[in-house]
Amino acid sequence: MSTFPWLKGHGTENDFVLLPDPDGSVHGDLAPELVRFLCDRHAGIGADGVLRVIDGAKQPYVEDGGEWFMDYRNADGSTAEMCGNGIRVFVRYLVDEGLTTGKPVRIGTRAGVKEVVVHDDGTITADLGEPRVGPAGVVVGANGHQWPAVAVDMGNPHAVAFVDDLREPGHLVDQPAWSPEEAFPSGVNVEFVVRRGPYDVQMRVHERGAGETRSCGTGTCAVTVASTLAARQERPVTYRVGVLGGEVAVTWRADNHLELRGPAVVHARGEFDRGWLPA
Ligand SMILES: N[C@@H](CCC[C@H](N)C(=O)O)C(=O)O
Repeated sequence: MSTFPWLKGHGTENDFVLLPDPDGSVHGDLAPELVRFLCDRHAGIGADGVLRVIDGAKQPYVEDGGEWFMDYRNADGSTAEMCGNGIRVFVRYLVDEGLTTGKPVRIGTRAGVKEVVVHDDGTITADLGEPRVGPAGVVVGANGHQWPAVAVDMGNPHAVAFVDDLREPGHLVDQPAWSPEEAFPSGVNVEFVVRRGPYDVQMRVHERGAGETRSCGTGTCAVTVASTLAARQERPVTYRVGVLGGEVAVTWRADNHLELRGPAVVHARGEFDRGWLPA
């Protein structure tokens, strides 16, 4: 096919190009070069990542693809296991197109099937499952500073560092350093956090495969876990997590699941001609 449809959406300004591909025949393996071009903010459409929408029964990637499978790609073309803002935007698209009511819907991801619910006020809650904390002894570095960090796996890897001031990590153009190297063999998303109140934090994030973004949903969950543990708070607990692009609410439930609630919008669509790709 020489043209294909695309849409654009965001969740707290973590933005995505959506590629409808119900039976997987439009994009095949989805070439990393195409993902990089679509995400390019100058030559392409511009986004932090790509959400390819495939029928859960027709995707080739995991055993249980849910009702719909979110094939997530970072802006650099790499795959990632999970995306907390992306999954809300993904479900917003499905609801807008009449492909689900979202009450609830099971979404397949490389990190397992996630249950997502759309609320009457338009916000969306995703159950992102249980965190894995550790290993201990991780240190991250940026802008000439170093901080101890809490490693939290939300299906994808995170390192959470508490800082005195969110300006300390500098411009976050480069991937922050981490040690020991073997703590994150596939790379890591790094969150920098300040506490604003007992259940209120503000963060910045450098995302693996995308650079500094205005929000990271799985990152807000990792930050909630690290903040709850640091304050020795009891579960269930709900945090307001501020990000550059807005805020979300994260609940760490008594049963150890993380629930992420926040906004999601789809605001543009078009037809992409493959002839526009560089030769
Ligand atoms: N923005 C996402 C996370 C996307 C994947 C991440 N960059 C990774 O490589 O793990 C979110 O909202 O969770």
